[in-house]
Amino acid sequence: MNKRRRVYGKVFKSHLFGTPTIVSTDAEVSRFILQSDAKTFVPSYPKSLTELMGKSSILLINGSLHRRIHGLIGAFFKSPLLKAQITKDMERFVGESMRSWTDGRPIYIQDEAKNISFQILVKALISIDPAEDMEFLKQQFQKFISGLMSLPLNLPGTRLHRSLQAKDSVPILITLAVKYLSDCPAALQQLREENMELKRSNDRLGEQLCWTDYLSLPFTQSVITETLRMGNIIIGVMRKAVRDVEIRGYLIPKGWCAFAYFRLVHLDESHYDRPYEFYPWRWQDKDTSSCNFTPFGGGQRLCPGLDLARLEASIFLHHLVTQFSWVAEEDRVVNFPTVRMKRKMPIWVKSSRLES
Ligand code: HEM
Repeated sequence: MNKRRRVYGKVFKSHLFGTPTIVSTDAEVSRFILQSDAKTFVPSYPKSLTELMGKSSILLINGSLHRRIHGLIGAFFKSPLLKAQITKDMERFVGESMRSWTDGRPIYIQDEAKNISFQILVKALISIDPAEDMEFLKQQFQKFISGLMSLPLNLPGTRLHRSLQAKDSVPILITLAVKYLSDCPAALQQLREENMELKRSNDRLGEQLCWTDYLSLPFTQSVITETLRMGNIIIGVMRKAVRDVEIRGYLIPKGWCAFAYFRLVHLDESHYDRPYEFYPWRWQDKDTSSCNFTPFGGGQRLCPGLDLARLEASIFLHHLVTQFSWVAEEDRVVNFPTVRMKRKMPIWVKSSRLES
């Protein structure tokens, strides 16, 4: 095979990690890759990552075992009880964190969001209900995030520490949302109005917000959707062909890898007008389940944590915009090797509780 990268329409041939790889930037080809089962494609990761995850990670297993565990994890993450618990914990940890914010120093959003997510994750894992039907899930879960249950300490160099670093997706979602909102005052204003309205109506009724309240705010969800589109926290997923596969005229030979490159699909101007502009209004009345929008993957491996990711981001944004105004320092998004903010997104806050 020609080792130089050759371009075939929207599908590239390249050598990623030393394996011949088709890099798909075409939405439909990517969708095909995501929707295929283990008779066509299996997950493929570089050796260093495979060692880090452990062979029993859900990201690596296949077939009926994968379907079973995915179903159990999905049911567990979808449970209204878990969502209610996470809402309570998130409110508590966000509250504790924000109470310590003062206007005399910069607040590093990326660090704050990471600390909060870390506490949520540890709390959720420690309090998994040991009811009988959860026993199997618990065992698999223990393997999946190996080390997390047995070692509740964030020791650098331990598997726990590395597992947690690999789970930084929600803090980055929160951080990027704050970045994009700081650069788009109109979106920030509309987000604040929507959340103030919810806060006022709940204060009037003297009620606590519940997880459905947070997820029911349409503009807030559009802000999160647009952040996922532009931010591309997971830039794509990699699979290996277990047989010769033909997709829309492209042959992927057996043994080759296929990389579904979400980032290029999400930033393709044939799918999105002015794709590099943060414009949450584009999602009003638009379906997010199209093949042009796959931040959480798709098919049998669709991320089971997607509601939780949205919920945690919604709660953080609600408390941020209803309690503070802020001025952001100059910062920029870094995309490689992982998505993050170069300077951890410093902002100078002013409490609006004092103003009202
Ligand atoms: C912004 C946040 C998140 C993003 C962008 C994200 C993205 C993804 C993507 C793209 C996949 C598919 C991987 C593949 O096909 O190989 C995935 C899988 C997965 N995600 Fe997430 N995720 C996020 C948050 C979460 C959270 C909060 C949890 C758990 C609470 C979670 C748990 C999982 C699990 C268990 C899988 C494996 C599913 C399987 O292979 O069957 N994710 N995620």
